Amino acid sequence: MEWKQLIDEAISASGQAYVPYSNFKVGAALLTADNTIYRGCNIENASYGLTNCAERTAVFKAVSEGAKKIKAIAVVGNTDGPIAPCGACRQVLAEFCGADTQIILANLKGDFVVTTINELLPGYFSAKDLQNN
Ligand SMILES: O=c1ccn([C@H]2C[C@H](O)[C@@H](CO)O2)c(=O)[nH]1
Ligand SMILES: [Zn+2]
Repeated sequence: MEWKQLIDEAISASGQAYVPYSNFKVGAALLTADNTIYRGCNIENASYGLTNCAERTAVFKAVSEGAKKIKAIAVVGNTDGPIAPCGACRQVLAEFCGADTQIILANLKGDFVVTTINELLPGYFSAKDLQNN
């Protein structure tokens, strides 16, 4: 599986985006440890704060099917540079991405960067912070 293929899957997923309020389509595609691809799009709501981003849709689809180990995830939007996941998505990704998970941030012009959760959310809150409870 190459980055380009995962990016193409994410672009394809963005076609299902439900974005009547922002008109900003985002797609995500992730590859699990067993080489399955799960895709997601952003899904907005008239109560704006209930919007679910594309990355979280893809992660929740995978986890709800029993796939909790993400090898790589691509996120694509129509941005000037590579898209920037929101803080909520970074925290959710931190739960299921290892230090070596490739997080590919891209746009529709073909720009992309490959990064990691530690770069995106250094010092993220995790299970180890709950160990005194
Ligand atoms: O990485 C991102 C950034 C934004 N959005 C969505 C949320 C909302 O529907 C729209 C505008 O914020 O873009 C995503 O899905 N992923
Ligand atoms: Zn988000």
